[in-house]
Amino acid sequence: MPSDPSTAALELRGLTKHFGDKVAVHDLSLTVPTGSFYGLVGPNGAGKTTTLSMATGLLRPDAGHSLIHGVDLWQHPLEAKRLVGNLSDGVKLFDRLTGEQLVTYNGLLFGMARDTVAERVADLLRLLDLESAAGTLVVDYSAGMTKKIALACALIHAPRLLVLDEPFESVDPVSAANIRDMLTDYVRGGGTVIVSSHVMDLVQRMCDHVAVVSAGRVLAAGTVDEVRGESSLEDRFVELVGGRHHAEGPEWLRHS
Ligand SMILES: Nc1ncnc2c1ncn2[C@@H]1O[C@H](COP(=O)(O)OP(=O)(O)OP(=O)(O)O)[C@@H](O)[C@H]1O
Repeated sequence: MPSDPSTAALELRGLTKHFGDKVAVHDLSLTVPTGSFYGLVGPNGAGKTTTLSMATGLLRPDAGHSLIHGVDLWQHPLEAKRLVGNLSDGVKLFDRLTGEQLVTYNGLLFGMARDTVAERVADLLRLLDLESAAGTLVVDYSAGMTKKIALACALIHAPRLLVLDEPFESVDPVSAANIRDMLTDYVRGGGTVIVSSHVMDLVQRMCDHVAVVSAGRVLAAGTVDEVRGESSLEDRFVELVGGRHHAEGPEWLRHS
């Protein structure tokens, strides 16, 4: 495993994906430095989920490479996948297991010792406020609880890179703050996080780097301060992406 700290945690080179005639991601390249807390933002349908799925091995690109700490994911998938924890948007979990069983199963799949898995599962359930739901089937979890148990599955093998697609969606504010603290601590401890989000304010406060994507291309990337300049990240996003229009609703929706 390459251990040079100057190696990027994630390097995407020329990633491209078509769905029929639709180009979802076009020749996208991005470098996520080791130790960064990296935000990926873009309008609906920009290609964020498609990009992160190709980056982590869930979706095969038509062209391009994803290197995780220097390991080419599509050439050495097992080696690369040990280095990455992935919370993906919309991928089915084995939801007929209880939360505790699901996280345990994920740990065992990575070949970890049973007692280590048990210790980590207990820690994660506590940190994510899921202790009381440990014995409940995941199919009966709320959307936010499902998000949190999926995050526990992504963390169980202590990956060096975490790729999180919309991790705060549906999560209550207290749990979100706890997760943010946990992620900040993870970065402080040498980990790297890449997170997609629509909440610009959150990205501006939480992340040190950001990339703005639209129509499958990177419009801007760098440190948050470089990308936003003198503006807020939200204003800069709107400026880059466009699409604002007169916000009054239609006449027929008015009741006075
Ligand atoms: N499996 C699929 N089949 C066909 N088209 C797809 C598929 N997955 C994604 N797309 C299309 O690719 C484009 C990018 O979608 P993607 O889900 O990556 O966007 P996104 O930036 O994650 O959007 P959002 O912010 O709304 O979640 C969209 O036009 C979408 O309709």
